[in-house]
Amino acid sequence: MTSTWAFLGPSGTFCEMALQQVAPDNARLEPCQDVATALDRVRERVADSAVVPIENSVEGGVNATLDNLVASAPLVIAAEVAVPVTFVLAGRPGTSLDRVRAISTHPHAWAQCRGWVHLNLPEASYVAGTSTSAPARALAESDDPLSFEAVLCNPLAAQRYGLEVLAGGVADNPDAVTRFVQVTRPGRVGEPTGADKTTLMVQAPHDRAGALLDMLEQFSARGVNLSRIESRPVGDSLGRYRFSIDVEGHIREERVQAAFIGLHRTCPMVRFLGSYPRLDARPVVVPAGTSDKDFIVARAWVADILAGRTI
Ligand SMILES: O=C(O)C(=O)C[C@]1(C(=O)O)C=C[C@@H](O)C=C1
Repeated sequence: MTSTWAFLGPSGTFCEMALQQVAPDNARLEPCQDVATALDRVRERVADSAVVPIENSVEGGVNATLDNLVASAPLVIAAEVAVPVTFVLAGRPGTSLDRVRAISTHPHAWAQCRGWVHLNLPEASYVAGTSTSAPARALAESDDPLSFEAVLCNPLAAQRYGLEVLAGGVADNPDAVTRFVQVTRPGRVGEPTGADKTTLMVQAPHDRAGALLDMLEQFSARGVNLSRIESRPVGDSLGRYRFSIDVEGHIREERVQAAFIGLHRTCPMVRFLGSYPRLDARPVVVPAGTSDKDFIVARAWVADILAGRTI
């Protein structure tokens, strides 16, 4: 059966390159104008999965994704992929570099090429685009006058839309990578692989000294290592934050469950956002005393006490 995959479009985005790594060959593609629309397509059951950016090695977390994942009906991450991001400056054939007055691209792409533009086209202004390929397509297809002469996009998008590369290798950091996630509606949680990651959003109590430390101790006490943590404003008033967290391990593992139970007991909001194989397939190191077997043996010991078999 054909599945439908939503992504940040139009065709030619880095997001589409990420999608190609995880979607089946016969997938029906649904390009969307922004991350929120792509995720809503899954909530509305128009799409089975969405592929959206979540983190860039230069710019950090993609707030539109981190916030939207907890904004309305639950969604979970099913897989992660990484795409090396390389940018070119492209324009309509015949455009010369010294005629470029304004450049359009996605804000994250602009942030990753700002240094190059500052050095090479210091007078050029920036026009925000909904993605890297949306302004590339507009340059190629629009008959209307546009407010920019060039775009920052990936080399494939420049080729796809028949644009001329005016300058290559324009990223400030040539090794930049963006991590994308495949997002689906929640269902029965799959089995652990031993090299998994779990994503969650937690709001720590805000009215007490040490609340953040207490929240982190729920993980450290169970030997659960964090691989990412970033704060996001709750949005209702100044000074209230929640934390977007990736931990090493799977929700089917005892120590991860114990940490979740501790968070649920002590924090006003906890949202499970998926357990999925980690991209580098590196097995998770489980500290002594926190393996599933350790938990099972300890629980059996308590059961013996309750039954009067041990004291
Ligand atoms: O506009 C695109 O091509 C995207 O896939 C989005 C996006 C992002 O949101 O960070 C992805 C990779 C690059 O870092 C720049 C833009």
